[in-house]
Amino acid sequence: MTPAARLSGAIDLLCAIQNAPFRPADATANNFFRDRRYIGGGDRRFISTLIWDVLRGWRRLHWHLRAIPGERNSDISPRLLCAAQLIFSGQEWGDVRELFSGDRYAPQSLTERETAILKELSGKTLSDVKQPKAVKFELPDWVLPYFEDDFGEKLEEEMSALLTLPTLDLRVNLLKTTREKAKISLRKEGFEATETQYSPWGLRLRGRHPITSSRAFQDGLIEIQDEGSQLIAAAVEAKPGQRVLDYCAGAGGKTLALAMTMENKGQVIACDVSQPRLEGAIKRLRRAGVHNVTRHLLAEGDKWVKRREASFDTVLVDAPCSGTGTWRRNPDARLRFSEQDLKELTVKQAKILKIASKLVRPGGRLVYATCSLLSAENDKQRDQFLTENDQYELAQPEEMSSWLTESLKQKASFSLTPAQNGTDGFFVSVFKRKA
Ligand SMILES: C[S@@+](CC[C@H](N)C(=O)[O-])C[C@H]1O[C@@H](n2cnc3c(N)ncnc32)[C@H](O)[C@@H]1O
Repeated sequence: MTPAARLSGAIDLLCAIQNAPFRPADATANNFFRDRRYIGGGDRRFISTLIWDVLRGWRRLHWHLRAIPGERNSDISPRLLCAAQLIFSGQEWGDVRELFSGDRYAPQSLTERETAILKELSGKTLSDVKQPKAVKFELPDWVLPYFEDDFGEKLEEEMSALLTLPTLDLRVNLLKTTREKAKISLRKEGFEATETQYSPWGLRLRGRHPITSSRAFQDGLIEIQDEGSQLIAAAVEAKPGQRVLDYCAGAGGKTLALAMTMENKGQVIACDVSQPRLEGAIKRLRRAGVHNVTRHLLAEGDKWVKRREASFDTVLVDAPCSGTGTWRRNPDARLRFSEQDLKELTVKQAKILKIASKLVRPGGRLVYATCSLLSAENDKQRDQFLTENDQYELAQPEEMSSWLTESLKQKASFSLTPAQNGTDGFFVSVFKRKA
């Protein structure tokens, strides 16, 4: 594709994302590229990078565009956003204007208004000292006070890290290989991976890589999983022969890791309320060579839960949450997240935790986890649970998982953040049901 055709593709994708405001941008992008198979790998990368840069800089881009005289309340189109992002990423204004040639496959020529606006941006930088904090950190206004309370003087450091590009983390599947061997296999295919700092099974790649088409991925030697997510599974410490419940299993990201630490021995039940998500696990389990997992779709008024009370050695609740810890990967989620969502989620989390806690046998473990950075979903949820459930206590350091590093083992609850750990943001709390 020519540079102009790529820009045109990017504008079309941003339109598609805006037309589906309740849908995650990556789901829209997957459909977009599936319907346009003629777009090759390099072009696809260009288009995705530009659009993800736009989403990552959404509030700052709007701040600039709205600051232009006469533009305070006017519509800001995908064309303007893409062109503005190109200018902020260092392209000369004249070069950007040329891309809007109006030729076949190129975007229509710039209007007079668009030309005037974009000229104004020339020479400016995306971040500006005059931007209010919520704009600077790309946060919805209502969320800022929550993060200010939670992070205090670390706010700047944490929020800046949440704006950086994420790494591509892989979990080595010990059912099929070792970390060293997986690293060598990846190197042979041209991927230079380094070992992760905390996860004993993790490998890390910088930048974007077509890893799903690699042999190592297709043979099930590796799975894509953020290091923080791997550490949640590590904290669970599911052991061979145990009966383990993954209560909010989704498409099985953590289920796969639990089956791995169990060496395929014992039983994992993967539950969820979403059929499509549970079905998403089938292919992954097969690829990974996992055969000790069964799936169960939870339904309203399900007797399944009642019949299994106090029967599991370990229950993981990887709760539905704000996903604030993954905002590096999903910058569009920032735009959709409302205070009402947070309220509903915290109620739901407490409810799920209560149900799941009944399923743990006396002396067994209950692990609560989120990919949130908000204490309302993390520490506060843990404290409320402990206040309301005298059958539970926090695990002692010596009871923490042997898969964790010494520093992480010290506390029964720990948080991971992009700034402190270089992972997505996660929270985990390990409870023990009193014998
Ligand atoms: C954070 S995601 C789980 C991710 C998954 N564990 C993984 O590692 O890939 C939370 C999951 O909770 C599920 N969920 C939502 N409400 C639920 C409920 N009441 N009971 C069980 N699962 C629920 C959602 O469908 C979603 O798949």
